[in-house]
Amino acid sequence: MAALLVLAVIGPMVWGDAADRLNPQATHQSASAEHLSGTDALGRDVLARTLAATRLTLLMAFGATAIAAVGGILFGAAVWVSGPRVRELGLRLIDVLVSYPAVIFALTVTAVLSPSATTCVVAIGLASCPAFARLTTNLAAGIANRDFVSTARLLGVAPGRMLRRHILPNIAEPLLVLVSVAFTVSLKALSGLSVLGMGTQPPKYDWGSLLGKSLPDIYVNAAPVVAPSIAIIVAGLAGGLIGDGLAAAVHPDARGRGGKARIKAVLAATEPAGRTAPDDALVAVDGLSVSLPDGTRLVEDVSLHLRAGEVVGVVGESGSGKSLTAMAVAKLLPEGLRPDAARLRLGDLDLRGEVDPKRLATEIGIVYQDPSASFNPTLKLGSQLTETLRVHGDTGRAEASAQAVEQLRLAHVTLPEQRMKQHPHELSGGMRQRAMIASALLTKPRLLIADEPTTALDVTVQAEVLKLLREANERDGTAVLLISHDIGVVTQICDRVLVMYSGRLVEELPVERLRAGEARHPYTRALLAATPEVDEDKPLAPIPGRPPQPADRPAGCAFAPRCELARAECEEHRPVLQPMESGGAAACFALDWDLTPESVPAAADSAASEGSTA
Ligand SMILES: Nc1ncnc2c1ncn2[C@@H]1O[C@H](COP(=O)(O)OP(=O)(O)OP(=O)(O)O)[C@@H](O)[C@H]1O
Repeated sequence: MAALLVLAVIGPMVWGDAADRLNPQATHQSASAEHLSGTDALGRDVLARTLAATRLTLLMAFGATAIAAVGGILFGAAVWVSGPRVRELGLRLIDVLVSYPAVIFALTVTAVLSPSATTCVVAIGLASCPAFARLTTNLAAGIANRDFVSTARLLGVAPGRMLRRHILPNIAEPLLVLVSVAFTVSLKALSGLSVLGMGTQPPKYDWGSLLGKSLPDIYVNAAPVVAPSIAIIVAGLAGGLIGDGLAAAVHPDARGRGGKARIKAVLAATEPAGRTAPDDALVAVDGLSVSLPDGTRLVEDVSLHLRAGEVVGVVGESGSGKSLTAMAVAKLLPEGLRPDAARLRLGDLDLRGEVDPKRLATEIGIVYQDPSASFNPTLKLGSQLTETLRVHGDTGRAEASAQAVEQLRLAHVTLPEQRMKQHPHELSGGMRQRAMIASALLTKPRLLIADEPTTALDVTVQAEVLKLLREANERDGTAVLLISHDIGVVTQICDRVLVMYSGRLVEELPVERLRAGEARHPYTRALLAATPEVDEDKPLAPIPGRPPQPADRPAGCAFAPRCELARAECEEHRPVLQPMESGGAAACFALDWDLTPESVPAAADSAASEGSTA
């Protein structure tokens, strides 16, 4: 597009004379070294005319696109912010306009008014307005009930400001993509009108009119068709690519969708610092880092392992990197994030490279936080539950259904046969989460990742869901990686607990030690002190401050700015995990200091005891 724009500026200056030079002795010539795309009926060089016509053609296409985008978005936005009656009327009008073919509309306008470049631009621009208006109203309606729009409405934000600040920025990406599509469509339509003789009129000419003049002779002399055709195709493609680029710039998520940012394989990485996972571990992760494309590490140098049949909890504040660590193991990191590990293994499966999708789908099960978002609302439970078995397990429909019913029964879902025929919304939240667990366990995975599986549930249902995970673990020997920000939840079912802070692992300890309040890392102790107890009148000790953003993580211990024990050493150097004699490991310099008991912040004397959360 940049090249085309340069051509648009210099084209008429450089090739203008050659384009207009008549040569009655050399009319209708085919391609030659002198005239690469032949000559027209008056002997003018078609290539020179094509290059010189770039400016007018692009100006016309941009003009029509601008009229369509500005007019359509303003019209759609005005309809959306009007009162219910006007809005209803406006929406129906947009429906009618959208249903009228744009080219017919443009042809009618140009036929009624005298054909010219300007008439064409206005006609094509107006004809494309309804598409923008429709998209604007649809997208605006889609976010009208989002929390931030409701809050703005509650705060009495004026409609215009609401549009400018809250609506348009959030719907800009698809609108920008439509702009690029509209550019390409306008270019095609304008060229089409010019080919028909209803666009630019002599002495002016655009790519369409050059094509129109040479088309009747195409079987005799095809060369003059080539240059304007290529020009139209190249400009159309450039418009599409510009749209993708604009969309990526507006919506950071989209950046990862193409090209370089698409990471498929995990790159072999740094040597693991500190400990490494034992060789007999089912899941072995050494030195895992997850980075943004700019190199910012969201998860940094995490090493962990799970033995077969073990239930391991990962706790930490929101944003500490729990989910990204688990999703790196499941190879489900959001696009654009780059995993990096010295070892990342599930059994004999090296998760750092390409992995057989069948093995990944059957050996890892995942239970997400929100059971209402876990299932596709438009499909019945039965077809969703049997999908993995049928796709990857080569199991027939009847056999897959029988297995799904059995798994629902094991997950204590009432009336399992009936549930198979129901849609997800027909089940209660707790029942949906049980069904999700059943679905995750259907392929008898070796590892079940449960990412905050109880957060969206009522406390009574929480306890039942946790029991279900433990049952599955005891019945099938499935290893469970349970992610939670609730220390009480992990103490209920886990064998071992990993504590993460600001993307790093800061402590690992057997659950008995956590229950006894014997954590060693000041962060784990602070978490315990901040955990409420039902049966004790314990004052809660909030942890002062906030975790650092991944890009601003200090060079030393990330918890130091919030730690009562921190000394200069903590701010300068990063502590590594050191194994404890009593079992587990912690990353803290204070472990080596000679501290009086008084100088240690109040550990949860009455630590989270089993069942306290329930
Ligand atoms: N797709 C992404 N792009 C950019 N940053 C991300 C992305 N996903 C997560 N992050 C950032 O990575 C860090 C770790 O996120 P992660 O979701 O793993 O935290 P978490 O401990 O699971 O938090 P929560 O308990 O809230 O789910 C956070 O700072 C988060 O903002």
